[in-house]
Amino acid sequence: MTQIAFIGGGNMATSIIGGLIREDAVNPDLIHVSDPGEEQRQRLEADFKVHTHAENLDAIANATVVILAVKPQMMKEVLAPLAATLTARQPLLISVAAGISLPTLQAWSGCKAVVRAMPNTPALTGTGATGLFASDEVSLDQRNLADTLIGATGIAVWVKTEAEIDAVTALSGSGPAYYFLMMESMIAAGIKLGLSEDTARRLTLQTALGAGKMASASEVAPDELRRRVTSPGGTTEQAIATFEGAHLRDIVQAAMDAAARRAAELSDELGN
Ligand SMILES: NC(=O)c1ccc[n+]([C@@H]2O[C@H](COP(=O)([O-])OP(=O)(O)OC[C@H]3O[C@@H](n4cnc5c(N)ncnc54)[C@H](OP(=O)(O)O)[C@@H]3O)[C@@H](O)[C@H]2O)c1
Ligand code: PRO
Repeated sequence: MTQIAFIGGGNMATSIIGGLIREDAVNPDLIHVSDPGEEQRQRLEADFKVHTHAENLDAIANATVVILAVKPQMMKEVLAPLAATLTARQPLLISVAAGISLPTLQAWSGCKAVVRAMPNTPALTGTGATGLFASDEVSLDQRNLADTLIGATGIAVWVKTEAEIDAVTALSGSGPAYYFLMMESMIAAGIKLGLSEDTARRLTLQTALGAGKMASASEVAPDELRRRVTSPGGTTEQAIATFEGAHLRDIVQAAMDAAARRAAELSDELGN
């Protein structure tokens, strides 16, 4: 029986735990979460019936998998008091933190088998997208275990180099926020065009869901799906020309470059 410890019970841990439980992938009785926030712990217990702890050491006591879900800036001080236990027990360590490298995680924790995972918050609904990269010491069984756990929250994709995790962070890790920004913008524009807030919101969210589902289910590439909405001389053509005129593709590239750059910077800033 695999006991899983989450260190940090915030947004990302909640999304993964919610996904695991929703998919019946893990018995909540086998999940232990530590977080300093009492309200946070009560919420996790009430929502998911998992065990919670104020002390990180209590959460990892019998864990075969330890998932690190604290802010990158906290990681060093969180791991320092856990290193002796982790070194002795050698659980599979999975870090979801942006920008903390495998060698750094190994050095700070004393764990040899470490997986870097870059998930995203839609994990909560079973529609997460996660990039994974493993240290050489991760066994095939541990790799399969990480795959099964993360796979229960959506899709899990192993990347070939650790550097690719920064690109995954910029794409799918941060990506939900890009789509939420687009939704915010479309709701605001719909209201300015005369729709009620409720109508603009409902139509925007259903359109996002429909476009995502259609693109996922279809063999047809997004550019062709876009063309099929765009009647010559029609309305969409005007909107797309406006986006292209404002260099939307360059803006997206610059935004993702900035996110990936920040992931690399975090690694330089925090990796000592
Ligand atoms: N959010 C995302 O979309 C996302 C996506 C991919 C990866 N990530 C990664 O996930 C990690 C967590 O991000 P998040 O958005 O979930 O942040 P978060 O909501 O702030 O969660 C972190 C949690 O850790 C708690 N914590 C603080 N000090 C702790 C300690 N000493 N021991 C145990 N827990 C402690 C925090 O409590 P307090 O709030 O009381 O300080 C908070 O509840 C980050 O490394 C981030 O890079 C996040
Ligand atoms: N949230 C984290 C950040 O913004 C990592 C990807 C999504 O740093």
